[in-house]
Amino acid sequence: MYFTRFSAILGSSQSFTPSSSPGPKSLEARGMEDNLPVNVREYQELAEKALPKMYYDYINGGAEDEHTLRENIAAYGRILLRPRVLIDVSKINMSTSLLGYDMSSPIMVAPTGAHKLANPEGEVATARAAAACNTIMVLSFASSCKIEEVASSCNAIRFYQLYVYKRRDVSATLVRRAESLGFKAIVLTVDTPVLGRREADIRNKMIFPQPGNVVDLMSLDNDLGAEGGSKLEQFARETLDPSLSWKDVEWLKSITSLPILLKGIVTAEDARKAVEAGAAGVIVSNHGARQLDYAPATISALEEVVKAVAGAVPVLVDGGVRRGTDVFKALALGAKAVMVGRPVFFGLAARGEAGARHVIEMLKNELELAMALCGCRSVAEVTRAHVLTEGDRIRALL
Ligand SMILES: Cc1cc2nc3c(=O)[nH]c(=O)nc-3n(C[C@H](O)[C@H](O)[C@H](O)COP(=O)(O)O)c2cc1C
Ligand SMILES: CC(C)CC(=O)C(=O)O
Repeated sequence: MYFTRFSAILGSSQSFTPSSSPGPKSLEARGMEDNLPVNVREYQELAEKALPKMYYDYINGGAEDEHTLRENIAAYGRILLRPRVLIDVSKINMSTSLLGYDMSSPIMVAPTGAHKLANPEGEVATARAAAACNTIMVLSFASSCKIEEVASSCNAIRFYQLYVYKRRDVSATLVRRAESLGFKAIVLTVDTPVLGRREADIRNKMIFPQPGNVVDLMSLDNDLGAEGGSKLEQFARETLDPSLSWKDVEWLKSITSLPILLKGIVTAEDARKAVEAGAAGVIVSNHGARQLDYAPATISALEEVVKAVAGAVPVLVDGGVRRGTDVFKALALGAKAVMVGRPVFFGLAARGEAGARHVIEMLKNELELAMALCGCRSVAEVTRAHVLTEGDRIRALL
C-alpha cells in the first residue's frame, strides 16, 4: 500500500542504487539526481503522503502540547557555528568508534518500534541500511521483526534496546537471546516507566501491532482499545514495569555480561548515578519528546551531562537531529555520537531500505560538509570552540 502511494509521488521506476564511486562528491550523494529528496524534511513530506494518518501521527507525534518536540529541533537552531578557515580540508575522516566498535561516522540508528508500520520488511530493511552505512543500529524491544530475523539479515554491529516488563522473564529471555545472537550491548530505556500522553494516538485510537518478539512469550489481550483511546497506551500499561528503579540496573548486570547503556538521561544528577551504577554509556534522550513534555531539549541538556560524566563513559545524544550541522553541534558539545529516530523511519516509509540508507548517507554528507567548512578534518578536531550556544551569548553580555 505504501509503495503504491509512494510510486504515485516519485514514479515507480525510481530506485536508489548506491553510487559506484561513493563519496561526498557524487551527484547522487548530493541528492541531485532527479526527484530524490535532498534533505530529511523532504523525506518527512514523502512519508506523510505515503503513510496512513494513524501511523504517520504515531511516528511524528510527541507528548501533550508537543513543546519539547518543537524544542528538540528549535534548540539546535539557536546554536551557531564558529568556523575556522585556511585549514587544509581536502581529506575529512568522519570515522569514530563506540565501546571499541568502529563506525564510518558518529551517526547511529536509534531504537524505534514497529518498523512494519512503515515498510513490510520492517527492521530487516533498516538493519541492512545501517549495515550498508557501516553504522550501529539499536534494535527496539518493540520491533515488528523477530530479533533472530534481524540478526541474520546482514552482518552489522547491533545493540539491543530493552524495556523492563512486569513479566521480568520476558525481558530476561530477550536479553539472553540478544546476547547469544551477537548483539554487542544492551540499551536500557529509563525514561518510560509509564507511557507519555500522546494525544494524536488517543484521538486516532492508535492500533499498535504486537511486537514480533513478544507475541510468543506472553499472551496479550487482542481486544486492547475496545473502550476507545490508544491501544499503544493500553499495551504499555499492560506490559511496562513502573517500579523500574536503579536497583534494576544491578538485576540487569546480573543476567548479562554485555555492556549496558542507559537511554533517557537529561540531568547531571542521573548521569552521575548512571556512572556509579556501572553504565558503559549514557544516552541523553527525551524519547524524541514522546514521554515528558517540557523536559529539556536534548541538545540543551547535553553539556550538563557531559560535564557530570567527566569522560568516565561515552555520552550519546538523540532527539531532533535533522542536519549534519546538528551532528556537528552535538559533537562540539561533547557527544561521542548521535542517534537518529524519525528521519530513518521517514526514509523507510518513503523508499524502504534505500530510503533509510539515503537518509543516513545524506546526514553523513552534510556532516562532512559542515566539518570541511568549519576546518575540522576529524571528529576529534571538532571542539567546544566551534559552537556558540545561547548560554555563551548570555554569559558574554554579563
Ligand atoms: C515511532 C517511534 C518509536 C520509538 N520507539 C522506541 C522504542 O521502542 N524504544 C526506545 O527506547 N525509544 C523509542 N523511541 C525513541 C527513539 O529511540 C529516540 O529517542 C527518538 O526517536 C529520537 O528523536 P528523533 O526521532 O527526533 O530522532 C521511538 C521514537 C519514535 C519516533
Ligand atoms: C512504548 C513502545 C511500545 C514504543 C515506544 O517507545 C514509542 O512509541 O515511543
